[in-house]
Amino acid sequence: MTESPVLQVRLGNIAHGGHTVARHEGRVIFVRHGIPGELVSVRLTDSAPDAKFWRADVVEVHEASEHRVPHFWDAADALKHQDPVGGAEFGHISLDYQRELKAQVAAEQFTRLGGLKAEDYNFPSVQAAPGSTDGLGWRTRMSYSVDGAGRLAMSGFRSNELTSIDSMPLAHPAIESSGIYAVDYSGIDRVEVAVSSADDRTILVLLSETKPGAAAKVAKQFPEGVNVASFSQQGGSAADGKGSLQVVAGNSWLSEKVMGEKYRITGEGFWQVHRAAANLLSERVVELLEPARGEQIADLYAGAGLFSLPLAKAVGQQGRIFSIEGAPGTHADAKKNLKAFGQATVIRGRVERVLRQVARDANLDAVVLDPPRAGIDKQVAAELGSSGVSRICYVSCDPASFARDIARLTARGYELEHVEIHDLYPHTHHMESIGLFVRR
Ligand SMILES: C[S@@+](CC[C@H](N)C(=O)[O-])C[C@H]1O[C@@H](n2cnc3c(N)ncnc32)[C@H](O)[C@@H]1O
Repeated sequence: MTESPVLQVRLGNIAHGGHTVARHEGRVIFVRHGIPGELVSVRLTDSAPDAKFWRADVVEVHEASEHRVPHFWDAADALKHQDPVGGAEFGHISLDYQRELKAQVAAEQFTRLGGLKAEDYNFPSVQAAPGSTDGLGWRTRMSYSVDGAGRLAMSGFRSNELTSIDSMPLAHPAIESSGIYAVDYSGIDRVEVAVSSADDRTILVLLSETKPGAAAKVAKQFPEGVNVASFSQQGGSAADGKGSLQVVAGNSWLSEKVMGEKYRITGEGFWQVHRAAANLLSERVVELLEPARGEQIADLYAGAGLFSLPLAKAVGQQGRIFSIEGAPGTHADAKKNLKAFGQATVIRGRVERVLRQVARDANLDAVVLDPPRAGIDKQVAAELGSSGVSRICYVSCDPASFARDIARLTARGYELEHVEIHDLYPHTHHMESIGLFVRR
C-alpha cells in the first residue's frame, strides 16, 4: 500500500464542518485537526488530480496555536493515531476558543447563505451550556459499533475501520461507570446506551442482534438494574417503524423530567443528547415565543413533545397545540406525553405533507420548528409564508441549513428578530442555534 503524500501548509480560517482552509499551489485543502494560523504537516486523504479541492489531516504541528491543548482522549488524538476515532474533533482546542471558532462559522454562514449583513447585525457569541466547565460527560446518548472480538468500538474519522474503546470522556458519567465496556457483545452489531437526565442514573441499553438470542446472553453480563432491550432491524430503525423493540430486562423506555413535567422516551425515540439541552431549549423556546392563553401553536418536528408540553400548559384549555412528528415510535411517545392535555392534537406525519391542512384548519398564532440537520423543505417555508403566522421560533443544529432557511423565511416576509447560539456539543464542531422570526 502506498502512503498518502505529506505537505507542509499554513492553516487559514475555520470552515463549516470543523475544517481549517489551507492552500497549496493554488488549490484549496480542507484540513482536519488543526487550528487557524498553525504551520503544520498534513497527510492528504482526498487528492484526486482533477478534484476542485483536497482534504487532509494534520499529522505534525511545527508552529502551534496558543489555543492548542493536549487532546483529552487518546483514541481521538490525530497526533497519536493516523485514523483517530470521531466524536471529539475539537478536543485539541481550548474550550473558549472552540466557541469563538463556532461563532465565526455561524457568522460566515449567516452572511453568505442567510443574506444577513454584518453591519446590521450583532452576530451572537456561543454560550456555554449550564453544568460542567470542562465540556466532558455531557452525552446522555451514545452509539457504539461492535468489533470482531465482541468489544465496543467506534469507527475512524474518515474510515469504517473499528477501534475498540474502553471509555468515551464525552459520555455521561453514569454511562461510563455502568460496566458497558467490560461486556462481550458477540452476536450484536450496534449498541445504543441512554441515561435518564431525570435521575442521572437509570440506564437503558439497546442491542441490535445479528444472531437471535444474543441480546439475552449479553443482558446477563450487566449489573442488576440496567434496562436492556433488543432491537431487530427489518430494513430500518425502531424510530421509523421498521424495526421492533423487545424488552430483555427492565423497561424499553426511560423517564425524563423537564421544567417539572414528566416525559417517557422509548428505546430509539428521539431525545436531546446534551444533559442540559432539554431544559435549556424548552425554557428558551417558551421565553422567546411568549405563548399567551388561548393561542394556537404548531410544534413542527416535535419529537416526543418536548416543546409541545410547556406550550400546551401556556396556551391553556382555550388554546390549541398541534404536535407534528414523522417517526412512529417517537410520535407514540408524544401521544403518551401529551395525553393529559386535551388542547394538544398529536399528529404523525411528514411536516411537508401535514402542515398545509393544519394551517388551513387552525388559526395559527405561532410555530416552533426544530428540524433535523437538513433544515426545512422549501415547500414548508412557502406554506409558513402563506399561513401568515406572526411568530416562528426556529431551533437548529446546523448553521448552514439554518442560514439557508433564514434566507427562505426572509423571502417569505419574515425578519430574524433575535438569534442565539448554545454550545450543546462541546469538543465537536457542532452548535445549536435558536432564532425568533417575526412577520414584517
Ligand atoms: C431535532 S429533532 C427535534 C425533536 C424535538 N423538538 C426535541 O427537541 O426533542 C427532529 C425530529 O423531527 C423528526 N422528523 C424528521 N424529519 C421529519 C419530517 N419531514 N416530518 C416530521 N418529522 C420529522 C425526527 O424524527 C425528530 O424526532
